Amino acid sequence: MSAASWTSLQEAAGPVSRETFECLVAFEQLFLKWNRSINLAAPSTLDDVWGRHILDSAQLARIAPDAKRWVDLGSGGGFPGLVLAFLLVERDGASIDLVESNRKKASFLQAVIGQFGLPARVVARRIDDSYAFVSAPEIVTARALAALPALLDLSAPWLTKGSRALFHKGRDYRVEVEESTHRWAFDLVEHPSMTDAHGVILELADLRTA
Ligand SMILES: C[S@@+](CC[C@H](N)C(=O)[O-])C[C@H]1O[C@@H](n2cnc3c(N)ncnc32)[C@H](O)[C@@H]1O
Repeated sequence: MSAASWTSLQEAAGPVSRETFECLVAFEQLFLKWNRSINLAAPSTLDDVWGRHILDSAQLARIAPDAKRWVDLGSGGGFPGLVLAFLLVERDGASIDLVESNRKKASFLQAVIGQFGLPARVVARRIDDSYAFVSAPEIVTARALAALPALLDLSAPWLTKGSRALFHKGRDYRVEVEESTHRWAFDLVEHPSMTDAHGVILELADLRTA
């Protein structure tokens, strides 16, 4: 279990103010409180929310240090999208849209955004009904949402128009990449995950039909 520390946050995300670190510590407590009423994350991960969820999400900020327009698909309890919203406070003019169709989870996301004044918007819709409501993102993120072929189908309206994807993937990612190439071509960079020895962050760009 990793205790919350400013150092661990900066190792994952890059430079972050003390104030933002303290907001994320407060968010961790709020997440655990809400999780007693609505199921926001797998029970087996709750003893290490800081490491398993917050740092795991924060590492995307280091991969795209200049990106200002983001969208997170299937945000659930806020990973990675809500954590990125806390970090984007420090980027002038940056914002993120959180697409989440579950009403209770969308209410949680909205409550946190309101409480901390985050530069984020909840799009409480299904992803395939959200395209008109999300303004052209530079980066599309998703964690634990779907296998890569389905993720590419869902995010193609953005990724075929110049957006880049940063997708968290586990140890079987190579099979998913291979299956995706039946339908899609793309540029791919594999970033080793800083929090999961077997995981990667897949960075995809220039999505086009194969
Ligand atoms: C397994 S959870 C992962 C949540 C979060 N990304 C994480 O890593 O902790 C998947 C989330 O995606 C949402 N979801 C699944 N399919 C969706 C869709 N088609 N449109 C919008 N949200 C969806 C679910 O409601 C759920 O909250």
